[in-house]
Amino acid sequence: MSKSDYVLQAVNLHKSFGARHVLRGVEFGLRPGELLGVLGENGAGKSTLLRILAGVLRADRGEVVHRGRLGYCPQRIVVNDELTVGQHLRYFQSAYHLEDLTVAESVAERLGLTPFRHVRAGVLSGGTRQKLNLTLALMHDPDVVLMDEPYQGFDWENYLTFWTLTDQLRAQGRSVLVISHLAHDTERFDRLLRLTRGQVEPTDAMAGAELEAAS
Ligand SMILES: Nc1ncnc2c1ncn2[C@@H]1O[C@H](COP(=O)(O)OP(=O)(O)OP(=O)(O)O)[C@@H](O)[C@H]1O
Repeated sequence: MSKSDYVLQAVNLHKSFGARHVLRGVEFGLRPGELLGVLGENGAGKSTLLRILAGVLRADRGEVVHRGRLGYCPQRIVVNDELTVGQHLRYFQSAYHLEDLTVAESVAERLGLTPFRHVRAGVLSGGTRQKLNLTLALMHDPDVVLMDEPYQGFDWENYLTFWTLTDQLRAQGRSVLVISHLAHDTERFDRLLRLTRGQVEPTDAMAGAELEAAS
């Protein structure tokens, strides 16, 4: 596959916070229709990497090349506690310039978020807030989806629903990057990378199992 076939590429990314050199030349590409996992221990720099890929944080060096629309599901939920779920959807509809809420309503329905439409975000449970977070990341039908620990707070049923949604995105040709410190269910991914010592390297299910044991 030539480099131009990637929908997203990290090219020699470096990032430091003070003396802490978190990313030290991260290089990888995300392929069309691929479900890619990036694993790493707590503090390895996964969220830093994803924020740079999403364009909310600037790298010190290197570049991110992507095409198509990006969807970003951050680890820290960025909802407004005073707004209801429905108000969030309308707010983001306007921000994304969407004609309607067809995709949002479909995702919300799948995740069981619909009954909370008139509930303020501030009183939602952690898992339900995460459903809103995920819906906001997917409602503009992005070509490339970047997700940071996307199933945090989900019960088992919603965890499985998350994977069904992800499989559907992939079947529609979307590319999905999931980062996690947990290396379980590694067989669900098309490919797994590990972020370690500031760089990304290939891993396999066995290496993932070791990581899980260590976490
Ligand atoms: N804005 C910041 N200012 C200073 N240090 C930061 C900042 N953001 C991240 N760091 C540091 O960079 C390192 C990597 O943090 P990051 O959140 O990217 O790790 P992570 O792999 O996502 O961790 P976790 O699995 O615990 O979420 C940590 O040592 C963290 O303290």
